[in-house]
Amino acid sequence: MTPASKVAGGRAKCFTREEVAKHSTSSSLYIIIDACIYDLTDFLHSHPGGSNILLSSSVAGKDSSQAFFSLHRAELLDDSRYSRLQVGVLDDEHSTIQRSADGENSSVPYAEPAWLSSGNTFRSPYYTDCHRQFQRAMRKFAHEFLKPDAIAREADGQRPNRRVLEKMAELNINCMRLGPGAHLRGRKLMDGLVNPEEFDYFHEMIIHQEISRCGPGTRGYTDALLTGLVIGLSPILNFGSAELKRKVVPEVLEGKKFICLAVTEAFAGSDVGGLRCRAMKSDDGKWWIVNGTKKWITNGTFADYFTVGCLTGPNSSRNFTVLLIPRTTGVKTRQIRTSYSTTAGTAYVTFDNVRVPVQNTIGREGEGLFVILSNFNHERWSMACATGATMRVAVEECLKYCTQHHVSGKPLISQPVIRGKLASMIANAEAYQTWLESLTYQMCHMSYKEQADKLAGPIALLKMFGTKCARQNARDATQMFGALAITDGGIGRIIENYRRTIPFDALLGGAEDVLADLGVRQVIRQMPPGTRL
Ligand code: HEM
Repeated sequence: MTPASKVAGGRAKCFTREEVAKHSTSSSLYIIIDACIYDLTDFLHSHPGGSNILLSSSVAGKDSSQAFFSLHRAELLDDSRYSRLQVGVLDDEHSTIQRSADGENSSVPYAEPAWLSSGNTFRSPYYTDCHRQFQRAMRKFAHEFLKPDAIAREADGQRPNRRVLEKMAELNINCMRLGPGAHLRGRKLMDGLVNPEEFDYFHEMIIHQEISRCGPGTRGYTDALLTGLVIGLSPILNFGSAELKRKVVPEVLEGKKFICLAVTEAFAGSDVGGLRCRAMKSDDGKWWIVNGTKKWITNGTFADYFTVGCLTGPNSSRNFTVLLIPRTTGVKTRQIRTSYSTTAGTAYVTFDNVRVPVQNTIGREGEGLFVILSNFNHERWSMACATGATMRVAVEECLKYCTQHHVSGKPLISQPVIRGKLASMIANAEAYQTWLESLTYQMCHMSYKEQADKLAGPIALLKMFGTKCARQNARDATQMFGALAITDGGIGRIIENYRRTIPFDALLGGAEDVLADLGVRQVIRQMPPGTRL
């Protein structure tokens, strides 16, 4: 970008460095940033960093590019509140700051998974041209539609904008987030970019990864963007009766109704064996009468439907049944405040003598554990995709910060300890994505039932590994950014959000330790009998 093109409202006035130097007092204060001239006279006293800094002899009337980029995010200069301060450009000089073009893949090393590395220099056995085009389209969509909404909703805590949800429905993005299958038949996917028959789990992975990096530092919004649909509608698609599917699936996929998965409870967390919410049949056998509570239900505050795990007899996994409960008499939700934004609509749900038609049973009575556990595979894998993408965002933030921020006159990257941390962050991101892709490839070649049987353990271990890597990366990133990583706003705002919200990835869909245990229990089941050293 040439500096001239940035000037608001037309032709840029050209200045020499000597002319700029004449404006170095509070009655007329200019500075140079990246070959652009800013008039800070009126802004001086509202500058959050103070006025005396701007009036100091090394800044006033001088080229302050290095000092500026050491303390601020480059995007600040695109904000209309500050871009209007630009009054001209330097005569015969050009901008040297590389900004990633809007909605483009990043050219920072390791900011993207290897298959998207610049110039397509890394080959991959998994991705076709169709996947590449699909990724481009998703990145563009996320940038245009999701990013502005993500930033606004994260701040005001409200639900995603209806227009955004309608656009997602129009492109059938929500439908694709449920994976390949019959529900895609006859639909125009992403404006016809991929045939329903061609759509595979790599396309779906692209959707999860692009959504989760749409507005870095907006983790709550990622869940607000109908995570409840991804985990709450799948049981209906896979185990619901034809009638239930006919009624519920279209209105949810069209974004007219909202759904969530309600399994966890205050008593039991995600320990399905310890749940207490009960459903008893009415005397005439036509209704379930549901009583109990659910907690930490993502999208629960605005859900019209709840896919609920209930005990339908004495405490035993054989008496566990899944029901679809509409928001009706006796259903109440209240917002829970978590460490991320209320935009996700995380709810405490109470069911008081709620009457639910027996036709709303998902799968067979007493076989709910299989419904929930097999659904967990897809849920955990989709979360694992997102974890991989945000790890890249953190790597990109750190690489940029450590090269642009100076300490004692030297860039942070000149410190060996910082390079060591970056090496570990990059290795985690690369190793993790490689395992994720390998398991995704297995999913592409297995039926839903086979996945439930063969991949529950590996997916649990994958997700555990991902969140361990991500939490370690968040720790390293926090050390690099220092107190900026615990400050809301400013140059560290994305790492601040990442550090604060990465525990969500490590808890939702099964806590890291629970998944580790599940993975190893599956291993033990598969040990050949009589194996000895
Ligand atoms: C166009 C010029 C500038 C604008 C629009 C601007 C704007 C801002 C804003 C909005 C903040 C709040 C934090 C953030 O959002 O990043 C800030 C903080 C700050 N600015 Fe500036 N600034 C400018 C130039 C400079 C220059 C040239 C210096 C120093 C040499 C400077 C030093 C600081 C400092 C020390 C802080 C506090 C940083 C912190 O809290 O960590 N600013 N500035």
